[in-house]
Amino acid sequence: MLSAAALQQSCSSSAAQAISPLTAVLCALGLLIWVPWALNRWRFRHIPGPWAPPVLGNLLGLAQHDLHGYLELCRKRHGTLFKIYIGSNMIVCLAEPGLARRTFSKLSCRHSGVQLVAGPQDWDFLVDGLVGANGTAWRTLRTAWQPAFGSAALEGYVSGMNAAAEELRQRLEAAAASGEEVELFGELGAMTMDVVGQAAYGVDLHTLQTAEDVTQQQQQQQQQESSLLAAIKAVFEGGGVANSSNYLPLVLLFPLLAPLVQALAYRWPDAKLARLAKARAKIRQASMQLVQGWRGHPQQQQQQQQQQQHARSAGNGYMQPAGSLPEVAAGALSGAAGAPGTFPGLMLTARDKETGQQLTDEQVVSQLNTFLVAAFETTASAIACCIYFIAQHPQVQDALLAEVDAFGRQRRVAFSDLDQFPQADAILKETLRLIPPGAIAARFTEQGHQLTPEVWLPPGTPLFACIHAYQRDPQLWPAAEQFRPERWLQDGASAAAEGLQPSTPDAYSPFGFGGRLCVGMRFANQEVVIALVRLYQCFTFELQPGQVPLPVKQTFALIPAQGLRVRVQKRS
Ligand code: HEM
Repeated sequence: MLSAAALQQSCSSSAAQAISPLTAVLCALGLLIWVPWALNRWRFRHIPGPWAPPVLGNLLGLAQHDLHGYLELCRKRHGTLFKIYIGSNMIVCLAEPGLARRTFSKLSCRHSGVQLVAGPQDWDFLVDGLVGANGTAWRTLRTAWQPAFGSAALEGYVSGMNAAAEELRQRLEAAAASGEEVELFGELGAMTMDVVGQAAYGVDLHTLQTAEDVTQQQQQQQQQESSLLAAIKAVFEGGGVANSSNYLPLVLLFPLLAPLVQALAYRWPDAKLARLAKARAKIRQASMQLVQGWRGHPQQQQQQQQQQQHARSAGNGYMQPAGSLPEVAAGALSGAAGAPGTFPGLMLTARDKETGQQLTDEQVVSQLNTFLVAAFETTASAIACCIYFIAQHPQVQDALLAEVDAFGRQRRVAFSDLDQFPQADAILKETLRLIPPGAIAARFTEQGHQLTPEVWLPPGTPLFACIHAYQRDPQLWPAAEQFRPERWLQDGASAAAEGLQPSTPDAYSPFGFGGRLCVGMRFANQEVVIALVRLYQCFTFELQPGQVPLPVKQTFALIPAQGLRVRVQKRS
């Protein structure tokens, strides 16, 4: 038996142990984890969802099924309103499209789900760009962006899109002749990057040209552009959870420690993070050089003076878009990138309604980079997936070829021709239904929000709209898993479309909702149609084995996980 003295000694020594610094740190950590977890569980106890242990949350399920697949699984198991935990971060998920539209159209603040998934180190510039901005900053930027996507501007982009599609066609000629397998998603990515490079940066990224195409006079300019291109590629390759920094799991598991982890990551970056940081720095440096060059553009200076006079006399508008609309596009694709009216020109002259202040150089750079990120993989994925579905459906391919041939095998698509391709349009719509590159949209509640009569969301609650999940829901879509482009043909002659319509128009929203609807929607649609027409004027594509169903993964967009391997067949 222990004597009273021994017992006292043992108690005081365990008391001393209990308050050792290590124990105190562990207790604090425990509290940091448990308190938010318990609070969250209590607040959202009425919302069903998969079992989620503290700290890990549903990360294992997410790793196993990827984000889009996991949300679809949850929709099947838990209904159309459920919650998931990404690490310790709780997210309310809406897979009922009417509720998603009503809620998301009211909430204009975007939750940076991108940062949760990809990590804070990957896409920091998005926060200052249109995708990540919120509140007044977002409204100011949105007004500045809008003219670059109006009808007149879109018309001006057509020739650049045709040129990029034509360059891709030329590249594919060799593969058609040799019969070699081609990884088409990569090729399409080069094409969309070329289009974006011209529209957003006003430079030709020469993604599709071979070294022989380059004249000596172009070489100096191209050195800068190709280093930009290499950096862009490195950033995209580093995107997504799998390729992200090893610090990412720590951020997901311990969100409250994110600032500390971030500080550590920047102080002692791992190899992946160091590579990404170098690439991002290069993009920023190249973009900054372009911006500063554009600031010195004579037309730009003249425009600025005119704007200052106008602002003084008119008391300033919410935003002063620069230049006439046709100039926007014509300039953007002619290389006079900083000129008033081009996309960079619009950004350089945009003014805040309240303060009259222009965007800083850093903010302009963020808009250019945002354009690139938002437009590059999304559109390449859409085209690749169209081709994937067409290759599996000979009747759909025949209808498309008939449409293309009726238009002409040699003709280039003009802006006024774009409504002549209902088949191509229907193929795109049905592809975006089954594989939407924007598989989720994200918001958070700025103030408290009554989601349903039973569920009240406190301020700061993150929400996902599960676009991918409800666009495949058999409760909403007849033949939900089948590729049936005829459901989109509106000509009345298409009797087959009968019975294929969704039970509600809300069931289709691949470009999002309300004020935050994708600003590049029409840009993307016309780029896809132009590419499909040019490619099918000359080729058809045969899928290589082992790709049905097509494996997809979530990076910034939902994209073919291992590309798209095809053989190119030249049309007779
Ligand atoms: C097939 C191609 C594309 C798809 C499926 C797509 C889809 C989406 C989706 C789902 C959103 C979120 C909307 C929301 O939160 O309600 C979005 C936002 C956005 N998209 Fe796209 N997008 C595509 C192409 C493009 C292109 C070519 C651009 C060109 C710049 C672009 C620029 C943007 C921007 C800037 C936003 C943020 C808008 C804002 O918050 O105000 N997207 N897109």
